[in-house]
Amino acid sequence: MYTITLLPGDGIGPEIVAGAVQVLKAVQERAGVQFVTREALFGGCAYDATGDPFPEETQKLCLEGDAVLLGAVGGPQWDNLAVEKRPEIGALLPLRKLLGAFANLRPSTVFSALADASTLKREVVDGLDIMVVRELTGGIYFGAKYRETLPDGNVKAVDVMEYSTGEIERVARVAFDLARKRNGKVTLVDKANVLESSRLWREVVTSLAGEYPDVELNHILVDNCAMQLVRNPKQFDVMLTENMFGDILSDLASQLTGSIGMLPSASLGGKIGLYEPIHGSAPDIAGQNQANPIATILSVAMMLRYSFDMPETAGLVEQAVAGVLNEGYRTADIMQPGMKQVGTREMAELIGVRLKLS
Ligand SMILES: NC(=O)C1=CN([C@@H]2O[C@H](COP(=O)(O)OP(=O)(O)OC[C@H]3O[C@@H](n4cnc5c(N)ncnc54)[C@H](O)[C@@H]3O)[C@@H](O)[C@H]2O)C=CC1
Ligand SMILES: CC(C)CC(=O)C(=O)O
Ligand SMILES: [Mg+2]
Repeated sequence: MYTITLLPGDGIGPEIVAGAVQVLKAVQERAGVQFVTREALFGGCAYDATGDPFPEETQKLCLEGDAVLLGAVGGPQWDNLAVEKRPEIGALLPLRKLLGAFANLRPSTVFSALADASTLKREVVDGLDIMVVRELTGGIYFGAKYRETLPDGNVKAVDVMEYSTGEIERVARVAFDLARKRNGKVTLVDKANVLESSRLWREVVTSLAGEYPDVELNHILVDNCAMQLVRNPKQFDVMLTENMFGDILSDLASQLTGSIGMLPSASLGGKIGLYEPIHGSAPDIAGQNQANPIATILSVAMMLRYSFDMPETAGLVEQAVAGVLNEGYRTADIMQPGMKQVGTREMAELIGVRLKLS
């Protein structure tokens, strides 16, 4: 039996997490395993209910369970709150820190049924399989943030980017270990021509590469990397990078797969894994049964693989997604001529049914 803490959050969060729960129920039946789910307030909805975006009760539940499944947080109604009350800064970042989830795995994999759904040509993306390893609990998102008024009346804003050798080494090991099980290549993405922190990343990662002679390490500057991801994404295997670069590049990489609604993630490093789609709360489509639940459902597959050591069952979930896409079912974001459009609930149900029949 495994206990999963559910944090639906805001915007489309409750809809996509409900879809993932449907699939979890199908996993229970298919694999004969029992999941206990406990839902907690998190993000803007938690602020509205309690005045705190990350209430203590939610923190406790997260620490007591075996894994956390998160939808998304944030939305325009909370954008003008005091910084520490904002869902992103007051809930999401502290959750990642609380769980010690320093390694964020964001696989960008193209399902063959969707090779024409990308805005890029089929031959550029077909068969794509990239793993972005993003450092998740350090860097500029966690550095000091403040403003000050200068003597001339101008206002200065400061965001500090800092990394220690230990923070770099532990996430780099995750990337090298993953590359060993994949195509044996790590690309470190940085801005070492300008940033001191990037130069430290290069030193630490290059030195660590000595312990992994079977893995090829190369370096690329982040601006060139953004361009190469669109020009020839299949040149990459594992991409290792710091927090903000990884955040930006993984949204870019998601579009190669057809939609940001397709990209799952696993945030590892602590005792309890955190699983969430890479996208946000999509306020523009919230409450309309339009959101693509596949990113969240594939995050459940990652949970099965990384937290519960159930790789075969994880594979069955991924195959069920592929099967439903092969049958022509699409949510609006990946809709193409001749395909059958379905909503969030229907897509999750189709995947659950297919999984039970597999
Ligand atoms: N992990 C989290 O909780 C994250 C939260 N956010 C927050 O989410 C809010 C909205 O941010 P945006 O910049 O608009 O990014 P977003 O990722 O929420 O949406 C960007 C675009 O992608 C679409 N989209 C996203 N997920 C989709 C899905 N599953 N199916 C179909 N279409 C989907 C949206 O409709 C929108 O057009 C903000 O408050 C932001 O801070 C943003 C990123 C991550
Ligand atoms: C608050 C942000 C760091 C969330 C985000 O965009 C992400 O983790 O992808
Ligand atoms: Mg992001």
